[in-house]
Amino acid sequence: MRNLKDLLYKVSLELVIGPTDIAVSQVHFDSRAINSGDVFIALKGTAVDGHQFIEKAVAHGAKAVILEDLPDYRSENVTYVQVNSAHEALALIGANYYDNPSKDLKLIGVTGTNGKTTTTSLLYQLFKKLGFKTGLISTVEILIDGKVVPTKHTTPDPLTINSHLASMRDAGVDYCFMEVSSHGIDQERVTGLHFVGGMFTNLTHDHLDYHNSFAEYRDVKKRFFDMLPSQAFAITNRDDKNGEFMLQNTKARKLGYALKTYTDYRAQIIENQFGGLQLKVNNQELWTKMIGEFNAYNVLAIYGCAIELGLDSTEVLEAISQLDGVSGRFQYFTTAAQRITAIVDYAHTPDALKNVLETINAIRTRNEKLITVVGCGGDRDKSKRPIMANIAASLSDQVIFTSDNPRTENPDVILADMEAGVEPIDFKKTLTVTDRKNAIKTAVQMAQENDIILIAGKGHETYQEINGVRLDFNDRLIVADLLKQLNK
Ligand SMILES: CC(=O)N[C@H]1[C@@H](OP(=O)(O)OP(=O)(O)OC[C@H]2O[C@@H](n3ccc(=O)[nH]c3=O)[C@H](O)[C@@H]2O)O[C@H](CO)[C@@H](O)[C@@H]1O[C@H](C)C(=O)N[C@@H](C)C(=O)N[C@H](CCC(=O)O)C(=O)O
Ligand SMILES: Nc1ncnc2c1ncn2[C@@H]1O[C@H](COP(=O)(O)OP(=O)(O)OP(=O)(O)O)[C@@H](O)[C@H]1O
Ligand SMILES: N[C@H](CCC[C@H](N)C(=O)O)C(=O)O
Ligand SMILES: [Mg+2]
Repeated sequence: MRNLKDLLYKVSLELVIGPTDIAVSQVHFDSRAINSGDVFIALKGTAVDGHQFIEKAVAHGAKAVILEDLPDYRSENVTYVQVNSAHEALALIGANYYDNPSKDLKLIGVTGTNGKTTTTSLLYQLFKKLGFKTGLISTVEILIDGKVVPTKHTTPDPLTINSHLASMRDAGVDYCFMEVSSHGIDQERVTGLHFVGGMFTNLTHDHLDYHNSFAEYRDVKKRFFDMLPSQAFAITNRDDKNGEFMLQNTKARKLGYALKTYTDYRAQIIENQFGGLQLKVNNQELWTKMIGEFNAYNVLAIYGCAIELGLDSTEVLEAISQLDGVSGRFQYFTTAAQRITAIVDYAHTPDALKNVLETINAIRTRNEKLITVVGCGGDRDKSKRPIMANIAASLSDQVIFTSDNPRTENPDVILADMEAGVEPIDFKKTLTVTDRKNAIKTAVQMAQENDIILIAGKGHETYQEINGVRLDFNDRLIVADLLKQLNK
């Protein structure tokens, strides 16, 4: 049991009707989860207004309701707490409920359009290798010093975040690396967390369905740096045109990393090939298995973060050189006989797709064909569809457009949106196969000796969501199996 008054610590209250010095059990923002003695937080959501479920929550036994608008009908046995922002209240109550676990470990948040999972996962691997107990909150999984917890969100809701941070604290975790998505910042999922560091990867086109405009998307990302305390460090990519902007109003120590601009952490690419990258990092040599210029940024960012956290430069560089890649990010599969290479990558934004294709084009010899299999998600930013199709067609020799996660949309409508972006000159290179498995099969059948197949968009995902239903689906297993059959 918890005392409601303690849960409300630091929450700015508008009006309280009923006692607060009362024992309550759990906290929920979904009326369907409420049991007797719980607290219900009514959130104005993107689809419905949680205030319409207050009566239901009370009928299920809610003892207190946190809300923005008071209902006309109120039960006498319930405490109603009116706040200015219920999302903010949820975040603070979540932290209070678990006794502010983010204060008991060193929490580092990474934001940006692309590279969050890669950066946080590499930091997790690096700190584990250097002997620390480490935690990770990422799109792929949550890790509590090796223990895997499945996740659905990049940045989960505040109750989930704080509950995992509490498990990390209980497991003695020293450092936790966490992805901070723009939805997460906007919906106050990270409010009230105590960060010792913040990192910014880059800002390009994504989620414009949710944020309305690029400026709005950019401003939301900046809010993460605005909330960092003065003891924290904030390290941003200075080759990105918004790298400095992110730090304009932060109290944190401002730092930069870049390949093309002079700043605190600098790297130069000496060699870029399928085997990995050779870099000069602040005048020291570094070899890494990570591939492509965009990964030079990711590796440099984790180096800067590790140094800011007080680690020894030589030890860090040595450990970075041993890091493996991240699942579903430029993960590749080859056949011994035909030497066909298939690359599975999570590129689901125009910039990511362009980077991956340019990386492959930069390091391949021009004799082989590059075949790209790509789709775009349903119920998400539609404006990126024609752009991604245009990029895929102009930077590949052959493209097969297919379904990603159509969610509740008609897959063929998504594909038509994509096809509309292809330049007439590139039409002959394109083909549309709606079923993703058949599209991958088609690519493998088309491939000849030494050809390269890029399967973009789903990376690590182990499902495909069609008609609102998630079915088992795994690009990596499918392509590995098809390539194995070729080997026979
Ligand atoms: C668009 C969006 O971000 N939605 C998130 C949001 O839900 P919502 O505001 O849409 O909720 P809603 O359906 O309008 O309902 C409003 C409120 O009424 C409540 N309710 C509803 C029905 C009922 O019977 N009783 C009841 O109490 C709901 O629990 C909710 O509190 O808050 C929920 C709780 O945190 C999230 O699970 C949900 O994520 C949805 C499922 C989602 O798909 N989100 C994606 C877009 C997302 O968040 N992605 C980001 C970025 C991805 C990346 O680029 O990496 C992420 O961090 O994962
Ligand atoms: N630093 C980077 N700059 C640009 N593109 C990148 C960078 N790092 C990775 N990518 C590309 O973006 C894809 C997604 O990378 P990653 O999963 O690390 O990003 P993310 O920010 O976590 O994405 P999400 O918003 O879905 O969580 C990769 O598969 C790769 O194609
Ligand atoms: N976190 C990203 C995931 C996109 C992955 C892609 N496979 C899709 O389904 O569109 C998003 O919510 O936009
Ligand atoms: Mg991610």
